[in-house]
Amino acid sequence: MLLDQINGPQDLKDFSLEELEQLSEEIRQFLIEKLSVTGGHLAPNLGVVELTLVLHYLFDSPKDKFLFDVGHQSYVHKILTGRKDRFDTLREYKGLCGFVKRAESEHDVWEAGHSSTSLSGAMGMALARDLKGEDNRVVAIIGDGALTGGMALEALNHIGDEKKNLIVVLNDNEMSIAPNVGAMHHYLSKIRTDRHYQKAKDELQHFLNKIPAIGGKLAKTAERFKDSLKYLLVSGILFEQFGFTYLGPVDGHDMEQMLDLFKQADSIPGPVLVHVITVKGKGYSPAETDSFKWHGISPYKIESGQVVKAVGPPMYTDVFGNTLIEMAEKDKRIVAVTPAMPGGSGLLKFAERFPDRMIDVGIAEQHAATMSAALAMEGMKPVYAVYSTFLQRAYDQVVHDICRQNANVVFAIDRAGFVGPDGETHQGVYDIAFLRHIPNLVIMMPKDENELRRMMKTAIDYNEGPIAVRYPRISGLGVKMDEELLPLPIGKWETVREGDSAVILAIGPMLQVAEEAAELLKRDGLNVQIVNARFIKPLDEEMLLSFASEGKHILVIEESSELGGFGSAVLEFYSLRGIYGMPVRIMGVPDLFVEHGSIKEQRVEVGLTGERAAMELKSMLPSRQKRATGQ
Ligand SMILES: Cc1ncc(C[n+]2csc(CCOP(=O)(O)OP(=O)(O)O)c2C)c(N)n1
Ligand SMILES: CC(=O)[C@@H](O)[C@H](O)COP(=O)(O)O
Ligand SMILES: [Mg+2]
Repeated sequence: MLLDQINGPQDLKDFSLEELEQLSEEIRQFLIEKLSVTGGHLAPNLGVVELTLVLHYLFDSPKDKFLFDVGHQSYVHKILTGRKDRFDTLREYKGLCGFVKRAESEHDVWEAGHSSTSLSGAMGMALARDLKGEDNRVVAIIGDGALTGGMALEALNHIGDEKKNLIVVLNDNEMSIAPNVGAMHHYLSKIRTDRHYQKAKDELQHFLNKIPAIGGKLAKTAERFKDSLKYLLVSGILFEQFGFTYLGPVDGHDMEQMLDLFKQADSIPGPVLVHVITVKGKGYSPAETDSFKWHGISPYKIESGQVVKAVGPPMYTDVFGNTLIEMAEKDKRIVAVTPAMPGGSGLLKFAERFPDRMIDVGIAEQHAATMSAALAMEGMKPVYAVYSTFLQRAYDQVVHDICRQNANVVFAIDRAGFVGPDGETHQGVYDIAFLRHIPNLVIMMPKDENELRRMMKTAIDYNEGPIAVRYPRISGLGVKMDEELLPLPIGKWETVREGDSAVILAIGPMLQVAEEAAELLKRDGLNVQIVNARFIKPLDEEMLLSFASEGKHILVIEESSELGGFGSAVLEFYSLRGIYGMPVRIMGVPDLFVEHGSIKEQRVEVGLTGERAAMELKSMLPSRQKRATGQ
């Protein structure tokens, strides 16, 4: 196997084209086999096998810098840079990261996970290079989906003006996770599909090259003539107008063509955009046929393409999607808004049922938020479905356009809490901290899937401003669903276990952690009260005041940042009312980034366990209580 000879990109340099072809097939088989066990982003990586090989063959990483946008398509890069032996641990706890990771390799120079950052990174690295008088190449690899992200367009605008030497590789496979959307996508389709562009462009270039170099006024006219002709025919004119030299489109699976084009790109001063056409999932028919499903895939059987299905109660995501359909049948105001995540957010059936009321804006979380504000102000009921981690992109729009204008927007915040294999770039552990201080916003989190339905009813019925319901990337508890869909009283918590020794305030899945702690404490004669603190904002003030008057010790358990999270809100509540000395202990996500692994491993890593909660409570309780129970 040629792959066995590759321990670093330098081992590629003497390969012939035929050997590169053979190596690409070996890498493809390697990916299909390894990911059938680990799962991961198979389709994106199958689409960039040849492209990544060509880039590492031609350029000299790590001196030359590769910036992979999102980074979910960096597995081939990792294989070529000495990490092929670690793929059995892909996305596992303390294993190989599923995204670019500086700590893993000197070849990993730019981390991501969130999309559309590579062009800004490339510009920064090109600026630094030139200021330091160095001469390395800077190459950003960005997908057609990531190019719909606002940041990418901001960077294109700046790069094209600054004229720095850098190469942008546009990996165009017509797909975001779902089929790509937007005017940019249609523009790229025109370039991709309209072959007469290609022929006419070649003929034009041939003709223009024939025009002898001439001086004076005529030269200017000839130049203008060339440009106007180019405008008519050259396909990448949008990028040319942005100050780039556009090359392509080129078949992203034809290494000979790509080698020629990238050599040309490397010789052209200023910013160059190379438009590469690839097939997402290339070389594995289930992934090629349905690259949407195979974008991020669980372990599967190679021969049949059958995915190993998790059995059990429905995911919170599916309960959200099904309930939204049920409500939208009766309420014509409901409009679903998604920033390029119709599948992950559980909206595919909704889109089928209500195609006109399902708005996929592309990777544009900021635009989605502000557009939702306007929808609400015109009497619609926009349901902005977004992962907690991606909502981080729209913080100002939430403050400035939605909450300040008190717009009736519903936030359906999925992947709230730990997310498992995607790790630190995707953990949904900051939204409580970055949302709860914004005026006018209500924030809820259900204890189970039945309460999620009730919260959605609460949110749709609520017309006094923005309201958010956050739920985790896990399945529900398998509880019975209420026949009638009844709203909840805003700001009211619920005691789910009586007790007199102390009280645990828990949100979402942390109620199970609380129950484990209560059972352990019961063996020690301590009966703790457990409260489902399902409203993060507004707090249940009556209950909090009663804990103060009863002198209760309070343990808060939340799968979100300890700094600024729900526990901080409880502390602030007492402090702002001059109630001093309340014994409150917060158990949450500490001040660090929690890397990839399973959700359970991530909870154990930060101590979100029943055992620890029991220990914390016992350590809090005054000795008299312990004496009373023979402690
Ligand atoms: C800010 C942000 N929003 C949404 C996502 C989720 N996401 C991950 S990859 C992806 C599609 C990217 O499409 P493209 O750039 O074309 O890459 P491809 O998978 O097609 O190779 C999306 C929407 C993200 N990573 N970051
Ligand atoms: C790379 C990226 O951001 C998405 O593919 C993300 O991994 C999807 O996450 P879920 O698997 O939770 O839908
Ligand atoms: Mg794409």
